[in-house]
Amino acid sequence: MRVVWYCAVRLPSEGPPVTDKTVADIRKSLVAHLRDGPKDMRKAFANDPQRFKSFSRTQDDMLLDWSKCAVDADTMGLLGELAEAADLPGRRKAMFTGKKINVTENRSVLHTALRNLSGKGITLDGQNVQADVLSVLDAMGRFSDAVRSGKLTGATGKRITDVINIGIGGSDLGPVMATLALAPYHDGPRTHYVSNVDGAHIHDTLIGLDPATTLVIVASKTFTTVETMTNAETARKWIIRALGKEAVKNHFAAVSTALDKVAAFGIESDRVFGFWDWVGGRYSLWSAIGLPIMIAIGAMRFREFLAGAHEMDEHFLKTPIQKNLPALLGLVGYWHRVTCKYPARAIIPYDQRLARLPAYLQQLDMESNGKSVTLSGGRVATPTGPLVWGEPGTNGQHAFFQLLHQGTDTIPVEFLIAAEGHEPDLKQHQDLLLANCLAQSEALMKGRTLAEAQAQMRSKGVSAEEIKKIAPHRVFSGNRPSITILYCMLDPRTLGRLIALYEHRVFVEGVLFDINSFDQWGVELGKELATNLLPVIEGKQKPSSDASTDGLVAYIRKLRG
Ligand SMILES: O=P(O)(O)OC[C@H]1O[C@](O)(CO)[C@@H](O)[C@@H]1O
Repeated sequence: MRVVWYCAVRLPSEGPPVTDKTVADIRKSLVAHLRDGPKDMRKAFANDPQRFKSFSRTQDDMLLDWSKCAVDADTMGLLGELAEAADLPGRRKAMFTGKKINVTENRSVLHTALRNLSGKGITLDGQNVQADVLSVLDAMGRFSDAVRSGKLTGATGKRITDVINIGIGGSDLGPVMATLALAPYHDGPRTHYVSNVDGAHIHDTLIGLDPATTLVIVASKTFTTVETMTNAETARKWIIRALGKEAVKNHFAAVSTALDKVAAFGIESDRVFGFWDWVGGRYSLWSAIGLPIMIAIGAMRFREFLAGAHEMDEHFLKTPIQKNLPALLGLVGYWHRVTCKYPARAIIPYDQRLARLPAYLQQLDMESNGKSVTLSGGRVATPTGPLVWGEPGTNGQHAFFQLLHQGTDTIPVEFLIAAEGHEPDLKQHQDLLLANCLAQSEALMKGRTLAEAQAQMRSKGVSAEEIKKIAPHRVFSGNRPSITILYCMLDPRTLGRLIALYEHRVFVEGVLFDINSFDQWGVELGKELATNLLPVIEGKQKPSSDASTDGLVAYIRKLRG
């Protein structure tokens, strides 16, 4: 098994699981294997010159390297068996074919259909899903072309120069992240994003803009989210104050599944772009929620973005597990979270334009897999989704990498980087970025022993007394796992592949955790309590909560005089 682990794992089947071991059996085997498996990664690399080859895989130019994680052929063999025992192939097929796998909301999960532009797709409840998708995509294209070309103007006839997307969560994070990521492709109006109900956000956005040349897109799946509706009202007042009530129809568009509520808000039906309840909020940037991205980069580039994601879908659907990037990323994620019990994962894109990727993946991963109840309603037997966080490199190196290298917790790191930047005349910057990225993963893996720290200090002429005092502080334990995702260049197709890779990784981990990755009941309670507390904060009702909440309300009132 050791030499070619990928032969030890069967091809994905679409029938019932072919292993007779249960998930619980394999989980126990993984725990036992953790005791005996590789611990010293320096030795693992020294003993096996093929290690990189064994534990890296590609999808076209995109490389996934997990060779610096403490796994061996047996680990991967066991993880492959786990995928079979958990029926990953069957669950994957169920998702792609529109089975109602979001069982607590009785919904299909078909964001993959949003990027299948073949026209040959599935039928759901008698509706041809692909036909619907293509028709909305075409309508978005027409609208976006009209805005970009200047054919569609504001109420005074002036060209639209700025677009504000008002939305939150999945109606914001994906478009924000992708718009920044694709900055080199922007050739449309400037795009701005307002999400927070904090008045500072919309105030600071509107202050630099001219209502006569601004288009506002209200993006909300439900069209009830209080933050979005509050910001949308403020934007409407801003337009009316400057241009009159009649101008609302020229300066607003909407994206929603709740078409009746959009109509009630007063947005003209030819400026409303729908999507469907089988698109989860955090999986919605491929739908009309992506309209601001399309306005920024154009319909053709947006289709390239969708095509990239579809390419990763096909790879996920058709590639054997041992070569399947999302499956492998998910299996190694499971190993780290459940078997090794690491509490977090850090996402470090060495790409300034992916600065919002960690925030986007926080919602994707933590809202999907931050659950404690199994699909059948029982308590989960293992830890589920990790804490996901991060910042771009190299900035993170000068902030929190200290803890990653020498802190008391092990936090697996995921590095993302392009071989080529978009600025050929700044090649030296990209070279430095690459050198830093590779150096950090090498440092996490190799570490530095006490003897090495002492020798290095001696070679610099440091006194014996100083070496004794300082050398222990210069020790790095090493053996800290990291994964590197390397690709040629961050273009629309590659961004599409990257996001789909992470979406499917989250799905794989959810299957292994035996949870529903597609609901989000955990966000409800806070929303309900905020609704109850608003009249108390406004002074219309007396506080009647717990002593802390009431005490805070009283203190707010005191501060406000
Ligand atoms: O698009 P909507 O309906 O305004 O919801 C926004 C976000 O709120 C949530 O429902 C929970 O915070 C997310 O899942 C969703 O992306």
